[in-house]
Amino acid sequence: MGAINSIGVIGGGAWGTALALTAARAGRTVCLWARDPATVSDIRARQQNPRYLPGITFDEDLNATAKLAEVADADAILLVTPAQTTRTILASLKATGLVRGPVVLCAKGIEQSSGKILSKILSEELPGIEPAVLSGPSFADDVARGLPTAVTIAANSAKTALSLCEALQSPTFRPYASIDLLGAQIGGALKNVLAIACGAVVGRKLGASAQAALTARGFAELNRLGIAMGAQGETLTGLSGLGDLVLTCSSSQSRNFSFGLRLGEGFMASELISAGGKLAEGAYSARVAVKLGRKYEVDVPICETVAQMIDEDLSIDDALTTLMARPLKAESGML
Ligand SMILES: NC(=O)C1=CN([C@@H]2O[C@H](COP(=O)(O)OP(=O)(O)OC[C@H]3O[C@@H](n4cnc5c(N)ncnc54)[C@H](O)[C@@H]3O)[C@@H](O)[C@H]2O)C=CC1
Ligand SMILES: O=C(CO)COP(=O)(O)O
Repeated sequence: MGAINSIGVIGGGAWGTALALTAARAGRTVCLWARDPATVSDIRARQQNPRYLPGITFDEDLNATAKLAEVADADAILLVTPAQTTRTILASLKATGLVRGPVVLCAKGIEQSSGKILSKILSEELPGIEPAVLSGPSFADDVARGLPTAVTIAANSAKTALSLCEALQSPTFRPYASIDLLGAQIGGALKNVLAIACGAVVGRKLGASAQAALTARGFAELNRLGIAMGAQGETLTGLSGLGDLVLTCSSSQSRNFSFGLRLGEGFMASELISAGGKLAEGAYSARVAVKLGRKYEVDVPICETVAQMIDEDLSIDDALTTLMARPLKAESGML
């Protein structure tokens, strides 16, 4: 793979825009595709994305388009739409017949209908195109404002991971290379589910001790399932795993945490989901995490509880009673 000079970003939401700005700051030629024409014209004409990044005006003159073919033949593509749209967008990309560079998966989720990770979907929809993953503790708003951030960029080959790191590095954005494509995806998907649980604990005012306990036991789940699926332990304790878990389990800036906060305040998941609102990827990943737990014979009680809160409107008080009444066990492994 040669040097990465041009970057196509697919997705005109908060994270797509923040990553397009990141690539521009790193000196790349960037074009961002958004399906919403108003987003395209706001970015082009006003250097703003007021719907998804309110209050931010960019210094960078970003190029935006509503034509997918205009981003498809870039040296590398960042795919930054919600996880459940991945297959459809990849099929549209394939139809352009132009894709050649690696596709960097930036969504944090698992396909609900199949339980497949996003790199598996890429291999099915665009066989022969190199997959990569960008993940880690990074709020779009922070990144768009140029606050310092570090992330993991994983690919099957170290050369590709390093080329992508070089292509996106800037004084405020520091990527670390990894060859654990699977591990980098698992952390990002599961931390969203666990952040919903932490938000619920805070919304119900159960205290900082409960929040810390849930974060640590949540990490135990993420780690057990990740290892069983074949991830490397170092990835799960790194930026894309523990790093992102800590961020999203502790900040109401996280949409997943905020979704959980509302559950803790007494709203039912069905009410929140039917009201629309901001994307909370964990609401889509919770049930899939439970299915993966069964498949790999790993206990995931917090994910199970979140799945019940989402699918069955289990209340926070009933959720707490269920979790606290579980049989006593060793903290890790066997006693
Ligand atoms: N916002 C953040 O701080 C971060 C988000 N992410 C991940 O990035 C992914 C995207 O998140 P955001 O950009 O924040 O979401 P967002 O809600 O801000 O934007 C989603 C974008 O996807 C577009 N979109 C939705 N369905 C589409 C479809 N079928 N076809 C084409 N475009 C479609 C929307 O029009 C919108 O532009 C998620 O998986 C999220 O977990 C990852 C790191 C940070
Ligand atoms: O992934 C994120 C930060 O790393 C963003 O989290 P939310 O999707 O919960 O806002």
